[in-house]
Amino acid sequence: MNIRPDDNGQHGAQPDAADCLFSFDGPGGAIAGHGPARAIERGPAATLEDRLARAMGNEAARQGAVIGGALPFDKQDHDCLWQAVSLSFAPARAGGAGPEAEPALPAIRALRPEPPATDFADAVARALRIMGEEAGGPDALAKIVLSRSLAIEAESPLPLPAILSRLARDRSVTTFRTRLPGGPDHALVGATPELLLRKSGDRIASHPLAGSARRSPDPAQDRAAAEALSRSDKDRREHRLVVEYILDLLAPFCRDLTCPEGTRLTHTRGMWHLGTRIEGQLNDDTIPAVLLAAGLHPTPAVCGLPVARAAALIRALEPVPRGFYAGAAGWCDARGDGAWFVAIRCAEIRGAFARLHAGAGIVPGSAPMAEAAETGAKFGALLAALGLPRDAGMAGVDMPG
Ligand SMILES: C=C(O[C@@H]1C=C(C(=O)O)C=C[C@H]1O)C(=O)O
Repeated sequence: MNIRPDDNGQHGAQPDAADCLFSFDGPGGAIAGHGPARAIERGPAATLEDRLARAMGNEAARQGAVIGGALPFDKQDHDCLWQAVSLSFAPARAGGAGPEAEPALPAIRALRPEPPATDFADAVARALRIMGEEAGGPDALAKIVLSRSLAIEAESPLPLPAILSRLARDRSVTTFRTRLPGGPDHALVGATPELLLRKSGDRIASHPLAGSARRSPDPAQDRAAAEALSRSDKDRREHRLVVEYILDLLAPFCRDLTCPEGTRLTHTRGMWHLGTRIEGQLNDDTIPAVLLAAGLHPTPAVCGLPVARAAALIRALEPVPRGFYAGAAGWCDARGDGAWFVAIRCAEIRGAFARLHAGAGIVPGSAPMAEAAETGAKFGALLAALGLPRDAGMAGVDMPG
């Protein structure tokens, strides 16, 4: 494995390099993996361990190997993982370049919500009816996360480095890009606030988010939104289901597992969330982070409960397949250490086309149009990074007041 120095002989993450296979840049530092592209054989989650063992089957392949990429939302779909030939690092967020230093973004010629906000609200109402009918029964649907998307077409290919640089102005998130199949102009690009799993030696951490409120540029309204979220019974229930699910799944792997800070408000530039940091100590520190992440995913933060029931209903109610949205994106080194993030606040970009996705957790008590508004607000970061108004995803959202 090559560790690349930059032009000054320093080590710096180089997410802009044309041969970038994956890059992650967040509060904890930055890592980028470079090609030439060497793909891990693709397949569903059930065969991941075997495929990794085949790829890393001999000592030479294992030496310094770092893999990175994306796991799809649907565990039957094929993942897209790459083995890096060289790596670049930076200790902390390089930060977004100022607007004057950025290459111009192409004009956007079309933006199409799929489905429109009103149809999304209808799907939420349908999910709520199903929850009501099943309530108290065995395997009753307790939560479902429904999403919608915006299909965007630009006049010319969308420049990934400029989009990442604009996303990186929000220092609370981890910006990421990971190459998808079919060529270097096909990528998943985003700015996620949610850590699925980080592993360093025998220490692991997860930081699930669930329960959201849109932030306001007015400080008093912003504070009021945060306070209302921290008091909201609906959001606390929605959040608790996720934390309990993750604790249950990680417990068998850990000798120690705690939530040292309890549930707290966290924020990005555009959203408030309820978040709980989970920390644990593994019984066996050789288990790779990618396998722990694949086992945890999809949590009820992006799918629902019971998981299989919610996933089936998502397939039935959402008109556009999620692909890698609401999957996981991350990296893992030869010792199994690494970090995997929930692939939200992201877009699948191919040349001049982008598809943005955003979802919202539905529990009894959710209001359909308020959930449509929440997804509209969650599009904001990606829309702004594409040079569009942050609220361009609110079209068709009809909120009282
Ligand atoms: C599904 C998304 O976000 C997830 C859902 C949340 C919620 O329902 O409150 C909050 C954070 C994320 O776990 C998304 O951003 O698309």
